[in-house]
Amino acid sequence: MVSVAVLGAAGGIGQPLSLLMKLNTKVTKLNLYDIVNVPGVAADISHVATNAEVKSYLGPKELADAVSNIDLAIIPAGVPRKPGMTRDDLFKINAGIVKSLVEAIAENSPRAIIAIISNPVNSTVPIAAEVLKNAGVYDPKRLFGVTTLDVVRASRFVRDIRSDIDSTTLRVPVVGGHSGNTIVPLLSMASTSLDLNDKAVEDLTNRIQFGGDEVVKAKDGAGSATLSMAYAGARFADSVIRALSGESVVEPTFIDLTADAEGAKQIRELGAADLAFFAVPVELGKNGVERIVPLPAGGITEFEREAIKVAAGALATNIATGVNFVKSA
Ligand SMILES: NC(=O)C1=CN([C@@H]2O[C@H](COP(=O)(O)OP(=O)(O)OC[C@H]3O[C@@H](n4cnc5c(N)ncnc54)[C@H](O)[C@@H]3O)[C@@H](O)[C@H]2O)C=CC1
Ligand SMILES: O=C([O-])CC(=O)C(=O)O
Repeated sequence: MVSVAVLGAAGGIGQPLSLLMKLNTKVTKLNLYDIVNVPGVAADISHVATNAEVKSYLGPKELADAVSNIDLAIIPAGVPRKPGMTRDDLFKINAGIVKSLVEAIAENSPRAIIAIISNPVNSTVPIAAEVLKNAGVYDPKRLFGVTTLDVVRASRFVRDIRSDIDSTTLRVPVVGGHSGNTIVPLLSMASTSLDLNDKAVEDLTNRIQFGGDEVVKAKDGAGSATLSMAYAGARFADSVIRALSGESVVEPTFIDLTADAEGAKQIRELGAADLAFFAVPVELGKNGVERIVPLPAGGITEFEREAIKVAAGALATNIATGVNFVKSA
């Protein structure tokens, strides 16, 4: 019995993500919200023969109902990139969208778990945290930035250079944030030893960091990753849902490090210093973040340590931008 709302459900990510959530047999209620086209999307998906009840909510007047009595809100609402843009260029429009959606969740389902896909994730998640704090309902264990696509890309891109490795089972922890050099794949800690030379590690790291650009370029003005993102978003949501029903599941995701201050110590020592938010491998449980999973003993490589330092510098700015947006509103 899990109630899920998808906010931005009529979009490029929202439509396939909503379909995948309809296919998730643990979902019993699926609320689809958008400011356009959502009645058609909901009618269409509602015919899929699973037990989840699908409802459509159109426009701000129906937002409160869309986010009432929900366990999980997934937010892919907002504009995507075009060639030549960075994710930060989306801030101007998407910051306000995320702020208003999270305000509605805070008021109507203050205990809901919130998973934010809208870019720039490095700033939209801090925005959500500030909104929840202002509403007096903030629980850092229940707020997530979805960085699963970076993890998915890491598993797949390894396969492109090591065809003997099974992409479906390989797990590469990806830490930091979700844009360019804030994305730090820890290839030395992959679940299978990759045995790559320095040049291969450098190239693969770069490809994972800028994987989003490959899709933006190929779509040539028609947006960014939608289908692989829907897959990644549904995978993350399924992990949250399984954890809500008692399973212990590990996913790297962008969180407020105070959700597990003790577990965050190791990450801080690696170069994340005073950062408030960072993507880390998280064990999920009934209440969201159960704990930050320690990185394996033996330590990360010098290359990865340097990459974390670079990521931390950029992230500090991104986080401050998000926090200040709400504080100065
Ligand atoms: N976290 C990640 O790994 C990824 C994040 N993204 C981000 O996801 C976001 C959505 O991307 P797409 O689905 O491709 O864009 P899209 O433009 O196809 O869809 C966005 C949807 O949001 C809706 N929307 C706009 N304002 C809204 C509001 N106030 N309330 C509810 N819905 C609203 C639009 O009507 C549209 O249906 C972008 O910001 C994109 O950068 C994209 C790929 C990966
Ligand atoms: O690149 C983008 O703008 C969309 C995104 O976040 C990704 O594909 O990782």
